[in-house]
Amino acid sequence: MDSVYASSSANISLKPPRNSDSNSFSGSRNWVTSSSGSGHKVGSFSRSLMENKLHKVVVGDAGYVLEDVPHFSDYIPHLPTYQNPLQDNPAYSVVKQYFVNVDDTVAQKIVVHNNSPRGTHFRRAGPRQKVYFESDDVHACIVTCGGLCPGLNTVIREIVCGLHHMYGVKKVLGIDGGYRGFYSRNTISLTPKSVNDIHKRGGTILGTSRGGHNTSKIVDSIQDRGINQVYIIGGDGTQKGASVIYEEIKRRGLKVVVAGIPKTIDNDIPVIDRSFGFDTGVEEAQRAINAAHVESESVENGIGVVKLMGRYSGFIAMYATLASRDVDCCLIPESPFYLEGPGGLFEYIEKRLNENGHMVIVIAEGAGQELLSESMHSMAKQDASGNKLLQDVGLWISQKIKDHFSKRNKMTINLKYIDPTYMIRAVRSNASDNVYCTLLAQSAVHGAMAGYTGFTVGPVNGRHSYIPFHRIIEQQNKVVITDRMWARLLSSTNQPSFLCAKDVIEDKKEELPSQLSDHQNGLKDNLVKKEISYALMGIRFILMVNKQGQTRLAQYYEYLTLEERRALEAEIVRKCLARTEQQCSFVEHRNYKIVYRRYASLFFLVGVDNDENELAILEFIHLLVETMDRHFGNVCELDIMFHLEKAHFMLEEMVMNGCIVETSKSSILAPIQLMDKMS
Ligand SMILES: Nc1ncnc2c1ncn2[C@@H]1O[C@H](COP(=O)(O)OP(=O)(O)OP(=O)(O)O)[C@@H](O)[C@H]1O
Ligand SMILES: O=P(O)(O)OC[C@H]1O[C@](O)(CO)[C@@H](O)[C@@H]1O
Ligand SMILES: [Mg+2]
Repeated sequence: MDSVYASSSANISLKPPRNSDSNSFSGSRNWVTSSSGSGHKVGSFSRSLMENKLHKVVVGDAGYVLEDVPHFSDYIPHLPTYQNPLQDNPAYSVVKQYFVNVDDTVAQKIVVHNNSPRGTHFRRAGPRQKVYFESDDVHACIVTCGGLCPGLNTVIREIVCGLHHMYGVKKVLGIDGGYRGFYSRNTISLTPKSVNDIHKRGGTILGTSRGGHNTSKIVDSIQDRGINQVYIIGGDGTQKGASVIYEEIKRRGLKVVVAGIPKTIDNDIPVIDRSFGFDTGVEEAQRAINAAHVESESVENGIGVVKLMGRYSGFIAMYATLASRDVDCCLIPESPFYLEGPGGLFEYIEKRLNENGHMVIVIAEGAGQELLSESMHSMAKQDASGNKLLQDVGLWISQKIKDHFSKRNKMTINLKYIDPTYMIRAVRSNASDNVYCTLLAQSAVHGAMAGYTGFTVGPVNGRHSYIPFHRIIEQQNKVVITDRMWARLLSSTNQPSFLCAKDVIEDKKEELPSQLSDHQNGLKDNLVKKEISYALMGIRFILMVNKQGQTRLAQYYEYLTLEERRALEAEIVRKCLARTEQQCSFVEHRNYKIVYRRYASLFFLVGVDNDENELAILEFIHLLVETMDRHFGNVCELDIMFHLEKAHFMLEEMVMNGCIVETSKSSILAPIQLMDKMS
């Protein structure tokens, strides 16, 4: 195999793994056991390790890390290769350097500083000089799973046409109705002719479904039908399914490619720049927002409420709001909000109506779910795939707003609620998504023909890449409310950030009567500024972990599900504890900077925003330890285990919403000492 592993490769000089043993296949070919894959702790390449769920990582100079995707040659020796038929294709013969260099990789992080590590890279997608299939031997299948998304048909079309026109592949099968279609007899034969017009239609001609994934039955069906390329189009759940199918195929030693094409209108798939259909979704949402605007401005105190999709990620709502400029308030799952009291939504609505006479609210379906479950005492229900079924936040908030204004009898409002969610999802893809879908499909086809497998394809900083499944499924892409994009949105809508409600309420109680003078307005501005500076919180989480990697205390200042926390902690602990004392105490992981310090058997790890001052955080860790020392007297792991609540109290005194608010040891310890006295 032409391999980027070769240590003599032109661009990448590879170091042997730090703990490589004598069985190493080569000094540069490594598999990591970490689930993050971005670490550089490596184990040796061996068949037994490979059969576990290991990740392929290559470490180069200057902090270069290649998170590679599997290849047939990793588990099937001596496979023949063939010349890529594209070289004889007249359409491509004019292209100067059509084949992608085997060493080409794409950097995940493109903003770098002169001494920052080169960071994670992915294998560049594209046609290779050598392929691992003869055209007549390819028997491909395509399946679509999960919810609908504009562009599904375009991807199907372009896989079929790409295989046919570029590689002369004639046998392509459509699996009917998602993963469960593998067990049914019905399959759809796909030819360039039969898919010619499908990109002009929304939905998926193959049908889709949730649930019903049975790995061994699916792989049995693949084997029985003689399929050797499986193209799987779907969201995070689908890619998880694809990942276990790949594992099973590898376990059985089959020469079958598993290629994922990421689909999600929510844009919640990490690593890639954006998912297909998202652009169309944002564009289509404009029509609903426009309607809400026209309706609301035509009546007195008109309020237009538009619900958009976004189960856990508010990207559609955020981008649709930014694009429209008619939206006065955008509510997303990542940014908790509250209704009543100063700084709350009701107060803001009243203010906007007084100023403008109308307003538009965009709400993502996953926003405010915690408020809904408080007021509706609902049972958590799930769909067939195990995704939590959400309450209709649009209906709920519309009713809440109506109730609020009718109770107070202060203002007669005129509210119109628009729910365009499925209309947005069901449309055909727009021009830009169509081109994007074509590139995704062609990249997947090139990767498959070249013998890569176990990958999802997608653009990373504009360059199409092959990304290992684990990187796609280990976390969700979410709006980071401390990033500039959300700040742009806040400054465009002028809505409150809803952060630090308690803090703002306390301050306002003291300072502000109901009618504001100019001077008081100034004060209010200060409060808003304070709110914003709090919003720019630096600390995301604090962990205390023992030498064995067991977490003894975890405090988060951003919302992550339990599953996400577990995954994150496992990755970070693995990464930091593997480092030697000579290495510096700062590591970058995902979009965090981790600052850590070891005290005897305890590690203190703090995750902060990338632009946070590491030295200040190191100082903070030291202060925390000194404070604990003062209270417990030479703090140890057992002190934290048996007095966990006290450790949390200390942290609560020191940090609020991710900001350090107290640094005096006596002040931090005063309430605990008081409690101790009283008990
Ligand atoms: N952990 C998993 N292991 C195996 N299969 C899974 C897993 N999670 C989900 N699946 C399967 O993947 C398919 C699609 O999953 P899901 O319904 O969650 O949609 P999705 O791909 O995440 O798309 P959407 O963007 O609509 O959420 C289902 O058939 C489901 O059974
Ligand atoms: O009603 P369905 O088909 O289960 O899909 C709803 C979900 O699918 C998504 O569009 C993701 O594909 C979410 O935004 C939404 O919650
Ligand atoms: Mg999903």
